[in-house]
Amino acid sequence: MNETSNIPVTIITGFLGSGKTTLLNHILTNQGELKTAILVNEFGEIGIDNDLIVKTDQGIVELNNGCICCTINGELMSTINKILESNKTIEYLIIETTGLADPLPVAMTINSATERLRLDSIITLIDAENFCDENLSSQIARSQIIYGDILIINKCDLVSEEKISFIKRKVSEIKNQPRILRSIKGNVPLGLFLSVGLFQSDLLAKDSSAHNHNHNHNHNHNHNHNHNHNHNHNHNHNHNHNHNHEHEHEHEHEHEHDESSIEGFTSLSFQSELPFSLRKFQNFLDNQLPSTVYRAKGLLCFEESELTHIFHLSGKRFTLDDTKRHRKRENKIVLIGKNLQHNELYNQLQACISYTHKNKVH
Ligand SMILES: Nc1nc2c(ncn2[C@@H]2O[C@H](COP(=O)(O)OP(=O)(O)OP(=O)(O)O)[C@@H](O)[C@H]2O)c(=O)[nH]1
Repeated sequence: MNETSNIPVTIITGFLGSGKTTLLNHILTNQGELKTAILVNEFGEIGIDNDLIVKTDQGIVELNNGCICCTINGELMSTINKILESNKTIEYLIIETTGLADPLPVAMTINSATERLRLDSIITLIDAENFCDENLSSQIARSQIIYGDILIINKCDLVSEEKISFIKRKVSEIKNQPRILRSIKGNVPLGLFLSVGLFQSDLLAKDSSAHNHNHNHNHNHNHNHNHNHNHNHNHNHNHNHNHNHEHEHEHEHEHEHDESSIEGFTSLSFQSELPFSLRKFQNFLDNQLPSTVYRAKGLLCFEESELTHIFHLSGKRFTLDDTKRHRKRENKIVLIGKNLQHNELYNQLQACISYTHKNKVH
């Protein structure tokens, strides 16, 4: 492929924790020799996805601390231009949006950008487990479905056939003749959704006026959003929470709060150079983490383990997995939710740090 050929662009979107990064990894693992550049946008100020995405020769470019559909839309094109300039052999571009992104402004930016790009399709992941009626009262979740050229109902291992039929019914109420695939861990044959040429810009222009969106990059995301967050964080830990807070140190690690809000969602980022105590972190999950935290992800080190662990919370389900990758021993975690008490959460995470003799900083 020479420099003037159109490079297909696929936008992967879908609500918080629906499986976008999982799908991206499925693509990167199975794409063969295709030279794919990746642009990942994260809502929190610290990037976690870079460590979670399969490494490729083309690398990953991250745009953090803002959403490419609104606050940092202006940076999107300049970042893409840099990607194209720095690597002339790119054959495909995949953009993973934040879970709180409306894909339409992203699509429009790509569409009106350089002739070197051709928007191939918008792929929308739907989290089968966490999907509920209230989802569709979110303008963002609706947009993700309405503008998705292909909808992938993901996490089908966690739901019944009835739930999948319910989702299909609900989706059909807001989108005509949706193309729906279903998957477990994003496992869909690539030919079904990559380089499919399904994106139709004419339809998009029509749709966008019909839905009366204001996408002049001042897109207002403060719609009422009625997710039911009465989740029971029922995390089966049989631990004896014997707290002994004798170490009230001043902590030196940095933190900043990202106060920007989309549909009432805010994010809190936390980093520390010292490991957590597993027992304290489990106490945080079991007894302190509010049900209004809808999504969390992190790379965590524990005093009790040599490994780096990948932490995910999506809805009310959480997982803590080992990673074999060699990483610097540090903690990075992002929490996303509504009505978050940032200072309280920050202090609670800080209290998870282990201050054994081994870890003391002199
Ligand atoms: N059981 C199950 N878990 C899944 C599936 N797909 C993804 N997950 C898990 O769901 C969690 C979130 O997946 P991600 O791929 O990080 O979701 P995301 O959409 O990229 O998340 P954000 O970008 O943070 O909104 C992770 O713990 C995944 O391992 C699936 O089909 N089944």
